[in-house]
Amino acid sequence: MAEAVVTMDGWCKLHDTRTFDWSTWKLTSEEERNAAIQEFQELMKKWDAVEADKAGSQSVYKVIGNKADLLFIFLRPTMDELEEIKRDINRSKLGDFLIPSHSYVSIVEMTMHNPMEEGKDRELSPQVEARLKPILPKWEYACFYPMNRRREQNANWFEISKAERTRLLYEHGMTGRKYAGKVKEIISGSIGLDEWEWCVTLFAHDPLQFKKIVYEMRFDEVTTKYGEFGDFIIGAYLPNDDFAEYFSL
Ligand code: VOV
Repeated sequence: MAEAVVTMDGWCKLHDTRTFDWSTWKLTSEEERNAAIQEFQELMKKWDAVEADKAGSQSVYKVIGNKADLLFIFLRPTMDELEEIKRDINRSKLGDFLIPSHSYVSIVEMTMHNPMEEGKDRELSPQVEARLKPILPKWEYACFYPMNRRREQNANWFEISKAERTRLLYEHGMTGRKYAGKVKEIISGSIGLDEWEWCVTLFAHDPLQFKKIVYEMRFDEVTTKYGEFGDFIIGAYLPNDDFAEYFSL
């Protein structure tokens, strides 16, 4: 039996995508629209205060394509806080127009055998703390998708030795390192939490870099042999200052 990997686990992560009910919004009076936006901005200020205290993080994105209109990413220490955020959104006036389209729940993780960090005292390292409780980079684009590691007769990730998994992830990490400054990644685990095994969230200044890194990694053995992918969602960062403008008619 192969040895299970011990994970270090950080903040809980929710990707919450919403379709905006533009048809009803267009029939709503300007006064009501302004009140809904203002109320929501108060909610966003509350979330920002949490981020300023380093007790969580969040960002909003305009989804490109028709899978949804808005993507919210929330990181919080507990699942209860994520549930409370969802309720806050749904209770708000703007929430009446934000129709849930998809969500993904996971927990930020690092594996104890991270081959890039062999020999380091990971419990105490501030870098590890920053990776497990990350403040989302406010870069221009984000992309996320769920992943599995394959479990087939001649390609079963959960059957191969820990040393082999470490070797494969080392190769993967080396490819990732080539994208330093261009792509940032947050890997979270979702086994037992959502439908897939991992959730990959990427950030870039230029969306072309998503295509490049995901393509290049397809040639890494760990992906070629063991990578399975779900649906991709890509969005453009929506700063708080542009939030009201987004809903203008
Ligand atoms: C921005 C670049 C980048 C970098 C530097 C990077 C590095 C690393 C390291 C060092 C490790 C392993 C240890 C740990 O810390 O857990 C991982 C882990 C993982 N990755 Fe990664 N990854 C990147 C980027 C990156 C991408 C673009 C993808 C998706 C494409 C692909 O084809 O998979 C991905 C996937 C994953 C997954 C699903 C895991 C969990 C694997 C598991 O089976 O346990 N990842 N990743």
